[in-house]
Amino acid sequence: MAGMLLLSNGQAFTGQWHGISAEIQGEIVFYTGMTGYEEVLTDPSYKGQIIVFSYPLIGQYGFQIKHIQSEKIQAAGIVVSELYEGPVEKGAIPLAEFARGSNVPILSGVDTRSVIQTVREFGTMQSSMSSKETAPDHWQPLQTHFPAINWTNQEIMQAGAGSLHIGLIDFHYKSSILTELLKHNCKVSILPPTISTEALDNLQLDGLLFSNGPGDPAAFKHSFSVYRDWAERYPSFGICLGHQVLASAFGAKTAKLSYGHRGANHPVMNVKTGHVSMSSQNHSYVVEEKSIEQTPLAVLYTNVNDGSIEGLYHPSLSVTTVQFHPEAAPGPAEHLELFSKFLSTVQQKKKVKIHA
Ligand SMILES: NC(=O)CC[C@H](N)C(=O)O
Repeated sequence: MAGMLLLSNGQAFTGQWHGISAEIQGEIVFYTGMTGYEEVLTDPSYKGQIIVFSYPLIGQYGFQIKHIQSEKIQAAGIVVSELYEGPVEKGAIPLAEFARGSNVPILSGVDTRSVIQTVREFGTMQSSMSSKETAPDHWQPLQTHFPAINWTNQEIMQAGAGSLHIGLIDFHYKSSILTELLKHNCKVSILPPTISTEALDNLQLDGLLFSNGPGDPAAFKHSFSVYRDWAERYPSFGICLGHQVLASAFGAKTAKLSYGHRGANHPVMNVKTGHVSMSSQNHSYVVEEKSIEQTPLAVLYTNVNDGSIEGLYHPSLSVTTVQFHPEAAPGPAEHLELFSKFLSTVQQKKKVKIHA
């Protein structure tokens, strides 16, 4: 069955449709990593977006449950040059089948290079994927605020039984972040971002991890003063959306990049040491450099390609944030040590508290 990707600037791309007949809309974004589609497609930060893969063949190793970052594909649609439909490893689920199970369509045979060139030129924009090869009746506005689907019942889930108790502020976290905390012998309470300070304090946490998540960090602006209070009292670590939210909580401003960073080889520089390392990234929003001056925060990492802010720290509090993904799922694992660093700070603070 034929299908079409239509960008809101009017450019159309045809291909073969896989999945039930439908018309969906979502922000068009592109991912440049050569591997990692399992982690990318199930990463909740891609919620509602249509992902174009620059690597020309996608699906060749199927889907393995151990690699997924949430229970299903979170992207709204998938656009590839060639969809691999042959046999996959024992225990893996073919991509087309996994996508059908998540009710997410795939458009294959697309000139993805040309789509990506357009997005690089005009920026991310609303797009539609349709099995009818027709334009949508009306364009929906880009979704930038994601309702608190999982948080309405305010339930606190717990995992692990380790000695350090970490509150994972759940802006729709990737499971690899939880896995890293559990590997480091933590007990983790997964908390709705709307939890009251009283309920948070009652948990007697040792530290907080502000997770990744979809959309615009400004969606949480009503809680910024609350988050600042938490970060001033608990050792805190922010990842991606968590970094943006914490920076905003301390008074920084965020802006949207034209087409964002989505890939597995973005070089970042630690400005304290000058050391350059590769990072995994998935974001559109960034903390505006100029606005850092109005905060007590200082820059820890910058992006080598475009100079944008990639990480911050508080000179007198245990607060560190990174725009990239140290949990490396997918991507280079060279920033995994940030979890150990964060947790050793948490451990030290806990000792001080006990002896006080
Ligand atoms: N991976 C993330 O947490 C993404 C953060 C935010 N939604 C952005 O696009 O910038």
